[in-house]
Amino acid sequence: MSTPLRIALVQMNIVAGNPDANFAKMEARLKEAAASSPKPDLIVLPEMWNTGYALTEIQVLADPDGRRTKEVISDFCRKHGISVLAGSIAQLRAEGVTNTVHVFDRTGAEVSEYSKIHLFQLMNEHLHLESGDKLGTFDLEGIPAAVMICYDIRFPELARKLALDGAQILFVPAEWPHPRLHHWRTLLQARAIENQMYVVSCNTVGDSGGSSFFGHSMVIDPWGEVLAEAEEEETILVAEIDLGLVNEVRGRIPVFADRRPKIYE
Ligand SMILES: NC(=O)CCC(=O)C(=O)O
Repeated sequence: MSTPLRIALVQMNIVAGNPDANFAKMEARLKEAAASSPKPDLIVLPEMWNTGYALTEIQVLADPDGRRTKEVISDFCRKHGISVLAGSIAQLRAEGVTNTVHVFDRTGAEVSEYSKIHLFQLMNEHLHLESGDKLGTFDLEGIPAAVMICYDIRFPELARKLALDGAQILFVPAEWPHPRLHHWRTLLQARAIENQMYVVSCNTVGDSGGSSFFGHSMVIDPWGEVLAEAEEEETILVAEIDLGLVNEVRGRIPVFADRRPKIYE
């Protein structure tokens, strides 16, 4: 068995349109997670936690170049010796606003940045946000990992590409509402089973903009077993994962060795 990785998921209610309130809550939750014993190796935040889906005001609310986020979270990581996958934020850039994840290691160094590739039309993202065009693979202190954001999980070809590129854990920050709980649970489990990887998904809770976000953050192992699942209220969900299981499952059913890409790619 390899060294287990302890992960804490901050399932929080986001106040749409109020970055100051969301920063205050996020910092309190990070401190709470860091104070738990044993302390987590990594903390994961949900999608668009700085602004929520206040899309009509997003140009004003978004974090310019992610500066505030980077400063606060990098400082937290350095002080506590914990890595943070900083969910996603609305980030203001020269070309517009993106829905972007920043990942920091336990020294506070930024190891990755990923912007949501597939914009979700049902929540008007395509009208207010720019899409990313780079893959979300990264290395977190020797662990090959990747990130996709919320709606991205409906694209199995993206998850497969990330797995083929070596990812053993797929992180999914989300802001996913009712009535699609069965899609959420099924798609996350499918991505874990078909790619024989861990899936770690962090959703939000609460009502805003006519949507009701149901939580159910999940940690799923490479065999598709749900190791931990939250309910519908604010919580910090903690799970320990053993990366040795990835190769064990891939050895038991050799999906990657059995692929016939010349026929279908
Ligand atoms: N924030 C999102 O991308 C929501 C995706 C979603 O709800 C879906 O059904 O897909």
